[in-house]
Amino acid sequence: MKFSPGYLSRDEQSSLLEALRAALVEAPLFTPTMPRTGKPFSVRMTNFGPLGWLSDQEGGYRYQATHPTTGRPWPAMPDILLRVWNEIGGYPAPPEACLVNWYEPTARMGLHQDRDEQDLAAPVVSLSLGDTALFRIGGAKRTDPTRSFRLCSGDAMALAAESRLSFHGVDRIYPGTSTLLASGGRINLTLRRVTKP
Ligand SMILES: O=C(O)CCC(=O)C(=O)O
Ligand SMILES: [Fe+2]
Repeated sequence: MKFSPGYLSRDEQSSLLEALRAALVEAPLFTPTMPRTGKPFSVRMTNFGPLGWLSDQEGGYRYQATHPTTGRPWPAMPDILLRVWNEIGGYPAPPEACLVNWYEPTARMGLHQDRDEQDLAAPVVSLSLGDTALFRIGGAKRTDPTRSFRLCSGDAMALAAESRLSFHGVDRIYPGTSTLLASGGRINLTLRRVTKP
């Protein structure tokens, strides 16, 4: 795991947020649901790029080229994200999906692996905006010991090499820890290569 605290300046965070707000008009946040049970996630999501990640009761976890409610292609990946991928990811092929997770103050994400990508050699590069999160990461087995640390607005992180399949999740959001989002909450963006180049 490669952690780069304070990777984005405040100005870069603001311009990324602006790009995100423009894209949300085209690709509104949706609430994914769990495979089989149909239980709703506590985060809302959208995506940038040629592919986007989603989950619902019937189809389960997957990538697809279109938004589940509008049926339209996902908005293009903003340039700033391609730059981050090149600098942090150091992978020769471009990312195909940027999953945007929107956390209300009470939202969390259970311990999971990111393994819906065919190309597991590519890293998953994460950027955080807004309120601080308590992030937990373990090993490649669910029962491996975990450690926790805080992800703050502007922090970048990459799950790569031996940590690519590490179990991870978000235990809580700390409300009021950032002034970036006027109404609070947290946004996490993860850049992913899905297909093998
Ligand atoms: O919000 C985070 O920091 C992690 C998000 C995550 O693990 C995911 O989207 O797969
Ligand atoms: Fe994940």
